[in-house]
Amino acid sequence: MTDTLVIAIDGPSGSGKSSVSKAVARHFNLEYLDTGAMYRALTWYCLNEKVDVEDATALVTAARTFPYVQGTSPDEEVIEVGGVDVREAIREPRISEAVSSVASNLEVRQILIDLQRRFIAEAKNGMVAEGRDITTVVAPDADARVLLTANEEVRLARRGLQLGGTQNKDQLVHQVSERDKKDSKTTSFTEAAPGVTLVDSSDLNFEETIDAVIAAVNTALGR
Ligand SMILES: Nc1ncnc2c1ncn2[C@@H]1O[C@H](COP(=O)(O)OP(=O)(O)O)[C@@H](O)[C@H]1O
Ligand SMILES: Nc1ccn([C@H]2C[C@H](O)[C@@H](COP(=O)(O)OP(=O)(O)O)O2)c(=O)n1
Repeated sequence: MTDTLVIAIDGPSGSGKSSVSKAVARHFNLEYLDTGAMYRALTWYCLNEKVDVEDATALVTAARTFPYVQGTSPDEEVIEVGGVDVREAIREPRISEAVSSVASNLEVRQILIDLQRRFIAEAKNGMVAEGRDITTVVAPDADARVLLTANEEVRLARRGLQLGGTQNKDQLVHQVSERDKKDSKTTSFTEAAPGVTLVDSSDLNFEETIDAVIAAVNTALGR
């Protein structure tokens, strides 16, 4: 861990982790790490290279060798696999549907967790890292830890809006609620672990949510 500021944020799908974490990183002038993007990019690579995600050996080899580049600026997203810009492709429903199989492999997780820890250790300006297991596994010793939640109905509505109304209710439930259920088998993000501050954004707009997370961080820092 660096001696600079590290903020860990976890939460379920559609709770606002990515958008809120970027704003929090800008506020504190920190770098930003989207760990979900890593699992999504590896899934994209497997589908692209026709790696069978149910074949554990092939999956682990892919995790060890996939040519991955990720930026850490909250202002400019860089996510590349083998030089291909996959920022949009990794958000497609076909990736959301396959990513939990990849993320449930414990050896794959360890490879990506090690990579995430390296990103955090190398962040000269400190970092906001967000995902499902940052507060509990990747950086339990972070300076401030927040679990960002919102009720299921609100999260489904937010994801629906974000995808421009292209997905019906059943598709959204599949991509959000059912994925959370699968992910809950390997990571714990529905209840705040000891020392982690819960921020429920169900009744907060975007700006209010950012303010609530900044306040939680300041409290954790004793400010
Ligand atoms: N408090 C909020 N109120 C309304 N919309 C929000 C709020 N927080 C996030 N959003 C929007 O909800 C969508 C999902 O947020 P995102 O940050 O992608 O969530 P996650 O990373 O947890 O899946 C985005 O379009 C984001 O702008
Ligand atoms: N630290 C993390 C981050 C994401 N994951 C997995 C579980 C999620 O289904 C996928 C995608 O995560 P992502 O944060 O992009 O998903 P949402 O935008 O919240 O829907 O990756 C994980 O297992 N551990």
